[in-house]
Amino acid sequence: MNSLIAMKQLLLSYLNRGTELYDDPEKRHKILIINWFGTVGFSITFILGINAYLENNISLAITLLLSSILFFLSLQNHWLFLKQYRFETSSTLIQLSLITLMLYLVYSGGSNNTGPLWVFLVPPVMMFFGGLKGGLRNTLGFILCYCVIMFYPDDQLLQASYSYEFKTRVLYSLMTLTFLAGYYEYSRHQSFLHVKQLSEKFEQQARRDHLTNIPNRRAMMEQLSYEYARVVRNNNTMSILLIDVDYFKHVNDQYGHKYGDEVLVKLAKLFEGTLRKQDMISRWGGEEFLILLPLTPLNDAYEVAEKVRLTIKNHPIEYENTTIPITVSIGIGSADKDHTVDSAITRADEHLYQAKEGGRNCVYPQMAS
Ligand SMILES: Nc1nc2c(ncn2[C@@H]2O[C@H](COP(=O)(O)OP(=O)(O)OP(=O)(O)O)[C@@H](O)[C@H]2O)c(=O)[nH]1
Repeated sequence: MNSLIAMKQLLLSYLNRGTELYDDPEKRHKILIINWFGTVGFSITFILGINAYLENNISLAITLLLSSILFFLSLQNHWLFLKQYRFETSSTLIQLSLITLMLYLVYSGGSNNTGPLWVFLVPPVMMFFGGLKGGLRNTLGFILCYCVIMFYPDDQLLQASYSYEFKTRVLYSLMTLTFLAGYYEYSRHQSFLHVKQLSEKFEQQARRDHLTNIPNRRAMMEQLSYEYARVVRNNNTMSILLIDVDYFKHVNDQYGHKYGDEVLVKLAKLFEGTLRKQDMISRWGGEEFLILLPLTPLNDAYEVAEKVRLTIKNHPIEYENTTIPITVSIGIGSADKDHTVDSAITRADEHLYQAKEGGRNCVYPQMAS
């Protein structure tokens, strides 16, 4: 039992070889398909080739064994260039070997004239590798070659002999299967796009604050660490502004929670309008906002903070015929290679506390403009 599980795991890791290198599900899917078809193609053609040799069908044996070598080489090429994502060559090699082999089987009849039965492999394999457009093009090309070989006058291009009914039935079935495989590939691709869109939408939603629609704390944390890495690398300074709405509890108590929500939405818009393109605003939590100012030392950050404070002070919020003046208090913290983001946030928090203690509607640390 244990050896069965170990064998299954070995097989799975073999077939999944290389998929771990990529996050893109389409690329992973292609790598998996090449591993699968390369391995299955190699094994089947090798076994059938040995079988044909034992049955003394030398030309069939040579063709099958040559195909198995091609399948094997395509796998080796695939693994060699896996990191560069250059597996188009392998995919073309596999498709070419399959098509050549199938045409040979049609021409020669394979073992006891059963060769043409293998052609049904072509449509699904072509769709798997080439997607809908490439798959249809290659399959139709194959069907054309099939028709030329099968229906050339007096069977001059055929080594084997088939009845007319057999040739046409195989052709009709092949065309039906092409349609079905094409439809399946189309639906698969549509579902893939749908799932991709959904996951991008959810990913975006997870990084936005649902009330104000500006980035949330999680998105800001990611941006802070990204920006801090640049600060350390280039030895410069970034600053953060921690903003808290003054007496917000009064707003809620006096006008209701709905009005309070509206104030937060409008404040977010005012903040966004005040900042430069490279700055980033986020809702840090409750009635607190955090602004990231890249490449900004403390002095410059103070000026931005004053601008933000004055903008809010000079734009009383209007909602349902009520106008109420709102003010904010702001604490500043700066980070450089000797002061981490965490310490900058702690300092901004302490400064915000001082701003509240100092009477609100002000910025700390205070500086000469
Ligand atoms: N409407 C609304 N209120 C919120 C939200 N998040 C937090 N609050 C409210 O914000 C208020 C914050 O109050 P406090 O922390 O006491 O501070 P404050 O009244 O703003 O006073 P100071 O900060 O000291 O100036 C609380 O009443 C919270 O309920 C929100 O999403 N919507």
